[in-house]
Amino acid sequence: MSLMPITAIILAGGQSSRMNRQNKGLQLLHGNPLYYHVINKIKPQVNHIVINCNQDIEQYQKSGYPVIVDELIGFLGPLAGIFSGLITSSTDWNLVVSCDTPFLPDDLVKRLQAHCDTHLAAYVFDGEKSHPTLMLIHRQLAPMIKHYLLQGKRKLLGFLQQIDAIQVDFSDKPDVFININTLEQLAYWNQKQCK
Ligand SMILES: Nc1nc2c(ncn2[C@@H]2O[C@H](COP(=O)(O)OP(=O)(O)OP(=O)(O)O)[C@@H](O)[C@H]2O)c(=O)[nH]1
Repeated sequence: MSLMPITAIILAGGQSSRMNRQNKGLQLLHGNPLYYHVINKIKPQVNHIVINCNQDIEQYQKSGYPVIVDELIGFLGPLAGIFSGLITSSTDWNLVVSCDTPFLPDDLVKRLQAHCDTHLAAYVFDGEKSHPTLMLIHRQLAPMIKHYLLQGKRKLLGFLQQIDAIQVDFSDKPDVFININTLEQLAYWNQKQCK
């Protein structure tokens, strides 16, 4: 576990339109909901966990972790969930993770944390793509996120660039950042790992 106290904010507040609006985090991968896999990967790396969702709240509450809904309603995108997580967090530093990334590495926090002295947010770059929904972020950015959203802006990467967040290179292990967005992808991974 990290020496610096960290809260993980699990983002599960989207509309899952690419999954026919079946709540993505609750879909089963090898018998467990996707978000359980995410929790299992990050639990050893953080001190607290909170789940952000806007639908099927009772289902997520079964995990035993606190569940929070978006403060700014209307499905404003991941930044809305990050904002809600930061304003309720009791720790300065917070790990944001998407509920659809079940293969996360065990050194995620350690490698992001290496940049906390110089940046207020550090997010994953897998060698090809940025993953802004996988990041360590300081809660002092919450008012700036609110301001950004209230200006009608939604783009998470745009916000991170605006605040000079750092991309952290994980190109040595790109496969761990695979995310599952469709029922076809879910079927593929359910079948693949059973072999
Ligand atoms: N709180 C909150 N989280 C969101 C919102 N939109 C997306 N997210 C989360 O942000 C992460 C990335 O979201 P996407 O995969 O782009 O969106 P999604 O709604 O989950 O799925 P699609 O509708 O298929 O794009 C996921 O963990 C979502 O749960 C939102 O409006 N509010």
